[in-house]
Amino acid sequence: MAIEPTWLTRTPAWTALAAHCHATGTAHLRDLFARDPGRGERLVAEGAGLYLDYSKQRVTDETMRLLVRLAEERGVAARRDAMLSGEKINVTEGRAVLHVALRAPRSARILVDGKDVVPEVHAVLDRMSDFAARVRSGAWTGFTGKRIRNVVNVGIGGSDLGPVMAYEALRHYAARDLVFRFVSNVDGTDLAEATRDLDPAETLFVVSSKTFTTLETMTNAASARAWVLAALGDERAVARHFVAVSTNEGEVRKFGIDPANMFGFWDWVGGRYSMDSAIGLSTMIAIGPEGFRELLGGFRAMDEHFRTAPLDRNLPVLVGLLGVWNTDFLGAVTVAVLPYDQYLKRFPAYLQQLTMESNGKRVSVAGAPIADYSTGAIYWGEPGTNGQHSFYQLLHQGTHLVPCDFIGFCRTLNPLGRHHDLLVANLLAQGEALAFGKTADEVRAEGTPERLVPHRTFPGNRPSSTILADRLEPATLGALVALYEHAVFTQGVIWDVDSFDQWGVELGKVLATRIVAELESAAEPALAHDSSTNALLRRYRARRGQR
Ligand SMILES: O=P(O)(O)OC[C@H]1O[C@H](O)[C@H](O)[C@@H](O)[C@@H]1O
Repeated sequence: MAIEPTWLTRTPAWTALAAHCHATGTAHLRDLFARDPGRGERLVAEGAGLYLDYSKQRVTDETMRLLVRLAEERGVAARRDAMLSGEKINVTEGRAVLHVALRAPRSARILVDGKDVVPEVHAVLDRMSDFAARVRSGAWTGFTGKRIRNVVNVGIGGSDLGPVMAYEALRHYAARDLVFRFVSNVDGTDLAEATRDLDPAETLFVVSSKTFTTLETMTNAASARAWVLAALGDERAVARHFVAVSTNEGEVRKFGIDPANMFGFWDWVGGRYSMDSAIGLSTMIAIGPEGFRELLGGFRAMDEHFRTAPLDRNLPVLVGLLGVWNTDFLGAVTVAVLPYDQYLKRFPAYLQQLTMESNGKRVSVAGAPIADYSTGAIYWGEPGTNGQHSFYQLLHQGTHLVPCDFIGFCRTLNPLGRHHDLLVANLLAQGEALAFGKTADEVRAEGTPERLVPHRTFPGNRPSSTILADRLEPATLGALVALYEHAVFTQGVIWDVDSFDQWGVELGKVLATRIVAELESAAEPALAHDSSTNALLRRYRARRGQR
């Protein structure tokens, strides 16, 4: 039986948006602002401590009205409520999607298969708090009785990107007498460099893996254990130097970690939605249990905003809808994430997994091919102002349309002369330059030789949003992450994709397992790959040298 396609492009709102885009798509931001002096104060929204200015997006009030209608027609609110009430909306894995339960207050009740999950969430948080406090105070010591000075998170994907991003983002609040490292790559260089200058007797490994079967993490954890044992010479040291964060108690036991030192979470938490679960243990050790609860409070504030704000003033809904507009109507393929804050240097990398693993899909929830619209955009970015001296040339004058998300703060955590004003001046200048550009006449009026005029002209009309918050605090980070989590959700509903599975990562894993056996076999293996893979594999075997 043929699977019904998603008739998204035939829905009234989509058709109306297409017609509207056709009629107004060429309007320049310069004219939109000139005609409408209130635009910059009207096309904004505020919630959970974040101020979103989307007036420099290529939209009008009518565009926004139609986009909100699209959200209504696609049932975004009903899907949101289904998610929040624990329905199994991750249909390809038959799972509920309840990262919101990770930050629910103790008094909340959220049922999965008839069982309230909130008490378990708080029980884990309490155990984490107790453990984190003991590491921070020095009460938890290594096997030889030395105090823990180094915390190394071993994990990959959602079990790495959240922890490393949050640590970098909240470094200002982190214990200064502890060193934090993050090991993810199966490339031995990662572990070797992360541990080179550390004393095993003072090092705690947090092995973070939802499944506890991930090749990279298990390989790194085994080598870390060997490193500890080589120095401390006693199997009992493992219990003092390794803790696990996982949903898989059986595998944790097999690895040799005492389940008493395991912090659990649940299959209704997706890896890329897990930085506020026990996966955040390294974050909690860094910023302390209080700081972690503030982080959760920020998430919760944005959850509440998402749940209750009208769609046309709902930050995640607006961010999600603007992404749909840019991708499907203006034809943008990527989104640049440009934090004007050094602490957010890993935020673009974090968002890459959140957005692209969630919405990088080409079939509908029911499994029908998506043929006539585009889904998740490619996310990338670097902190400003560094990007300005690198790829902004293309943003301003290239042939591609790259919508930008600027992120900035009114107050700095490191006041230093003029630095912060200079930073924010750059943020504001870039949004302005992208939107308004510089006409050939303006360039000529500056006395530019005619042959250089085309080179020095800026077309403008390049869309951006600006997210401004007061100060980068744990709660701000929580709100920011939840903003994007729910924006991704909104888009997934509109595009009719399962934003919570990731089958696309499986094939490579399976092939790698087969190839590993061929690389490691003593006898020349009979190869049955394509001619390219066969030749590369033979060349590697011939040239890798002695092992
Ligand atoms: O936490 P783990 O089970 O080790 O998984 C780590 C990562 O690997 C998988 O392949 C998925 O692509 C990611 O979504 C996941 O976050």
